Amino acid sequence: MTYTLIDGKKVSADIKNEISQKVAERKAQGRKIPHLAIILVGDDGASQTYVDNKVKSCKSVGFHYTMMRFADTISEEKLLKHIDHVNNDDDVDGFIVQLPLPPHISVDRVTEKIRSDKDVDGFTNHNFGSIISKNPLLMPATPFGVMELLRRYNIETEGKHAVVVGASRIAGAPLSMMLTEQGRATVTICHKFTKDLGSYTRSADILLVAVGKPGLITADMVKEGAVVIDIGTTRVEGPQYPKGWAIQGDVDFKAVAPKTSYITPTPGGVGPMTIASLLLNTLRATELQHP
Ligand SMILES: NC(=O)C1=CN([C@@H]2O[C@H](COP(=O)(O)OP(=O)(O)OC[C@H]3O[C@@H](n4cnc5c(N)ncnc54)[C@H](OP(=O)(O)O)[C@@H]3O)[C@@H](O)[C@H]2O)C=CC1
Ligand SMILES: Nc1nc(=O)c2c([nH]1)NC[C@@H]1CN(c3ccc(C(=O)N[C@@H](CCC(=O)O)C(=O)O)cc3)C=[N+]21
Ligand SMILES: [Mg+2]
Repeated sequence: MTYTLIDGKKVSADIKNEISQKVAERKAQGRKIPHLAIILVGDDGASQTYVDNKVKSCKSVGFHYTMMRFADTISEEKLLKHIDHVNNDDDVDGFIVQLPLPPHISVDRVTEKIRSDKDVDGFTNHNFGSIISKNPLLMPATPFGVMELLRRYNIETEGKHAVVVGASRIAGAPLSMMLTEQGRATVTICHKFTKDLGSYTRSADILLVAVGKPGLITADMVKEGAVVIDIGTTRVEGPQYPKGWAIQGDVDFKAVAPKTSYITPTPGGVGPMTIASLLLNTLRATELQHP
């Protein structure tokens, strides 16, 4: 069977062009230029790469940005104080605290410290809950990017069986809610304790995977003609890769792709869309705070 490759890189480039134009308009009208701040704790290699991509993207659309780096020995108290400072800095329209954080820092306490109208990751309980309201504030960035890919490829979700593998705050859990609320799909959520994962994934019209285990989804787990969205991005190291490492999704792409109708590649699928969503949220946050 022939399948359509969902080109997240291309869609995200289109969205970035749309954002650049809006920034240029705001500039011409003398309105505030969006300003994103990024808080990075520690020196994890993968986090550094993601953060570099975010900075590059800010530059490309004309946003202002500030990088704030802290050693992984920073105390939770100090980090929370710093977040409060950014919350009250009127020049910063939106900010993110890059995950993972060192184990001595509570992700829940850090997330809840972020002012919800500056929470451009859409991680706070407030923004998470607003998925089911009529006027959502800032959408969780990764699921928002996935929904946008489905929309731009005219992939019907209404009444379809969507199976989400993974149930984290940043990906699987909000994605399930958005597929239900906005997508009107029938949703099954699978996680670490799910028994016989394949029995669920095989009945999926749309299979969405956010676990972080390369090769988890094999060809026998996918229904003929399904739509497959791979959110997993794991850095796999090895001497065979030119950079010493490569990014891999959760889906065995080579074997699975021929069975699908649509599939995202990794890299070049969901990853770039998360960044586009982050920029869209930052623009939205600016429009709300500085109309
Ligand atoms: N492309 C992008 O923009 C983004 C990519 N990611 C990537 O997505 C992946 C997941 O990230 P994240 O959600 O933060 O990770 P977490 O570790 O927080 O969550 C993983 C989820 O997968 C579940 N899980 C673990 N093992 C299995 C299994 N064998 N079968 C089924 N479910 C399982 C866990 O279950 P339980 O809850 O029971 O532990 C959990 O719900 C990573 O590769 C990450 O890099 C994440 C965010 C953005
Ligand atoms: N506060 C916070 N917000 C996040 O959104 C967040 C986070 N923490 N921690 C880690 C995960 C992971 N994540 C990715 C974003 C972009 C790509 C991305 O652009 N990937 C490119 C390839 C990148 C490369 O080549 O290294 C691609 O898939 O094509 C991947 C993964 C955001 N996350
Ligand atoms: Mg978790």
